[in-house]
Amino acid sequence: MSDGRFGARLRAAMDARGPLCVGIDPHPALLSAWGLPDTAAGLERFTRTVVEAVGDRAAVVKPQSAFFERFGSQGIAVLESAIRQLREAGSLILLDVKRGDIGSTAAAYADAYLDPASSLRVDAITASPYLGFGSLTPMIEKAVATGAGVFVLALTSNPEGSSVQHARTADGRTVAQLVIDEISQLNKGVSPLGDIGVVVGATVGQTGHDMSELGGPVLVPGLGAQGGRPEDLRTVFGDDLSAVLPAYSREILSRGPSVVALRDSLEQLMDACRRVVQPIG
Ligand SMILES: O=C(O)c1cc(=O)[nH]c(=O)n1[C@@H]1O[C@H](COP(=O)(O)O)[C@@H](O)[C@H]1O
Repeated sequence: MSDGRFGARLRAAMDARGPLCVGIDPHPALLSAWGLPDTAAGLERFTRTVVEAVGDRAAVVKPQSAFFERFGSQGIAVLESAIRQLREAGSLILLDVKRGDIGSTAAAYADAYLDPASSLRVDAITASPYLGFGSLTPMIEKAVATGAGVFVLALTSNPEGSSVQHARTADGRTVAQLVIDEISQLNKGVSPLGDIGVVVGATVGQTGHDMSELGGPVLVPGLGAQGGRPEDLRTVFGDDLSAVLPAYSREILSRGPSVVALRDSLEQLMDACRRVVQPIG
């Protein structure tokens, strides 16, 4: 991992490579569509192909831990080598693990994914704040101390999310607004971009949440396979899209196993997102 704070490294990566995160989600159906067995060997082949196709051109690559954990220690070994290869290829690695637990356990998760001595060390992880935002403190502190980042779920792309995330807290704010506000505090004064981000789905529509003080990156899944389109970014986030990081998994992965086709898909989606996120003129 190169030196410097995560937010600054992410800003530089998005400026250099464009605003796009490619997810590595080796679903059983995708392995089958690629003519691969639903085994650790199939997982290894799939992952290696995606890394070859996108590792040197996507700003961020987001392996979905669940699809590696499915294969036990063999799957974790594939994830570890993907992390090494992605680092060599120069993309930032965001491990999608959605961790969250009581503080003392959260500290162990931080050691697993953010400690420089860990073979699973990545640039950033996803975290769930539903044991209370404060329970994430060990992960956030470790991230900041090691030049890593944390993306905290705020308004998720799935239809069930709003029942919890739109619920009102004692002071009248929604749960999601509380998460956004806590992160805004953490990012205050950090430039060019804070190290702590939020996750907001492209599918959530106009929710009335205020992200104007966030100061950190916004990971946006829900595009492509879940129905979200680049145009929806404007509906959800308004005019300031400079910190928005659109993420696609199946939409790109379904174009494999051809490395050329995977790259073409990445370029097309990158152009489509750029047109919305960084309009010319
Ligand atoms: O944290 C995430 O990345 C995430 C949050 C969310 O609200 N919705 C969501 O789909 N995701 C993840 O983003 C990926 C979406 O994959 P596709 O629907 O294939 O693009 C999956 O790995 C999900 O677990």
